[in-house]
Amino acid sequence: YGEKQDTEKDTSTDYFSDENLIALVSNLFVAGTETTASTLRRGILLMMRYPEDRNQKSLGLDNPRIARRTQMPYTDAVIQEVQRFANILPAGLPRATTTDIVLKNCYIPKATEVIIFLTSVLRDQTQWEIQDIFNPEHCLNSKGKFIKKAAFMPFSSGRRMCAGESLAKMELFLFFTSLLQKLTFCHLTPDIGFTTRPTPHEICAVVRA
Ligand code: HEM
Repeated sequence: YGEKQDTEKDTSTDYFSDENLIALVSNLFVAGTETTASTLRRGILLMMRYPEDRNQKSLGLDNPRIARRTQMPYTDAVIQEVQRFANILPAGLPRATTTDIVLKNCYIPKATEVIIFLTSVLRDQTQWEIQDIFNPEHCLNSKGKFIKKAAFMPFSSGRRMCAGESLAKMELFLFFTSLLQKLTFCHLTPDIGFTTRPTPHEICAVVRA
């Protein structure tokens, strides 16, 4: 970047400026932390709800390594299904059309703001057998081999799709597998005291209709 700042300084200082560098690096932190953390948290919740899927054998017994990933199809299937089901960025990011376009008989002029509703793909009933249920079998063929379906797009698709897809997938695999191999996550345990009060936790209270 420093080298580029020197070579480009006569033409433009906009792109390779310190200000832009700070914005870019901050973007990576913002885009990369909450997304991955929320997916992991949703994954842990799902493993508590579907304990059969956190079966130690299916998650491998050694320290997880990316090189071994292909030998762990069930783990891949669980993680992919967590991402599909958790659907953590339902509306992607706002974009704009670069040209006039007709999509499914609908005319969209150039520069229209568009939001891609990723849920419509991740929960598409023509693509997923039981779209509203967490089911790792969605991502396995009849021989138990991992399959990546075209409708699996939590990172969106096209030129402006997630720039951190491979990093995120690597992080999810390593963290998820390490956590589940070493720990069993249980539902709320009572706090120690005279009464069996719950440990501090957050809830959402919804007014009844
Ligand atoms: C489970 C984790 C993640 C999910 C589900 C996710 C999902 C997405 C989605 C849906 C978009 C919008 C794409 C579009 O508008 O078409 C996006 C954009 C982006 N993501 Fe991620 N992301 C994840 C992790 C990360 C990580 C770890 C990084 C980098 C450290 C990252 C960097 C970015 C950047 C830079 C963009 C903007 C790309 C652009 O505008 O060209 N993401 N992500």
